[in-house]
Amino acid sequence: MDALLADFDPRTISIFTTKNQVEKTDNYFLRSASDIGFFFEEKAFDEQGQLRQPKELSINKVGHALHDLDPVFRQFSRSPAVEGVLRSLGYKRPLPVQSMYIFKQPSIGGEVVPHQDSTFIHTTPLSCVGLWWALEDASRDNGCLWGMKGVHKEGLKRRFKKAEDGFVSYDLPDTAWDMTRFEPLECEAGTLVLLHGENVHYSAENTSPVSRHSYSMHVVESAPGTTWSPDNWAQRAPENPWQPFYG
Ligand SMILES: O=C(O)CCC(=O)C(=O)O
Ligand SMILES: [Fe+2]
Repeated sequence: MDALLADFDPRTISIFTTKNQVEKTDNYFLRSASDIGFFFEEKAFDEQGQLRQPKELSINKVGHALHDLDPVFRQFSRSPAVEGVLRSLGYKRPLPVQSMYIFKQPSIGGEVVPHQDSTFIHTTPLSCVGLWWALEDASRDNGCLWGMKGVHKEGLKRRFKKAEDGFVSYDLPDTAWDMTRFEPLECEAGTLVLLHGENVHYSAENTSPVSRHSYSMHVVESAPGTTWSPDNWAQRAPENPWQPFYG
């Protein structure tokens, strides 16, 4: 990631926010489904629109095709150990569809509001699973994940869809989640957290002086009988198709 950041020219600017995703979703974001895109923290800029700190401390996340396009991330993401985890979960033809390196930068790391991953990664029937690796210790202080026990059995609440004109929007308003039901998923660097697609999770702002790097990859079933929804935001360019693990 250090090497990717060193090569990145911060003049190609896109701010990532989960608060008003619909307005901030632009072509750069949509293109990142088949590319390695860089998204800034909302609080990275001063009033003049200049970065307050070096680019390395200003990026919110990098995504969403690291697992295919970057040789280092590709090797890790498609390792026999990862394949073994997916097999053990019952996936017949696991297809990794997106990957993200999230920085949760010191002092300015933005919150990720409560959501279900299947809202963004939809198949029929539902099959999304998230693999989330703590690359640094994650605690309440530096913005660890919070999850809600049992909620994955309560169904998918809404979808984030792309219309034919390329406009993306939610089909329903957000659920008023009971914030007292969330539990912190504090963990040490190296921990793998598996996120059921209908689990609800969030992470708070990081106002601490310590970063909280993580890598996550989302996988769906691609064996016959499961279909990728054509109105998902992420669609691959035909010259760069998705590639299953095997099968
Ligand atoms: O790392 C975070 O703060 C959120 C990540 C997330 O929502 C995911 O990987 O599905
Ligand atoms: Fe998520």
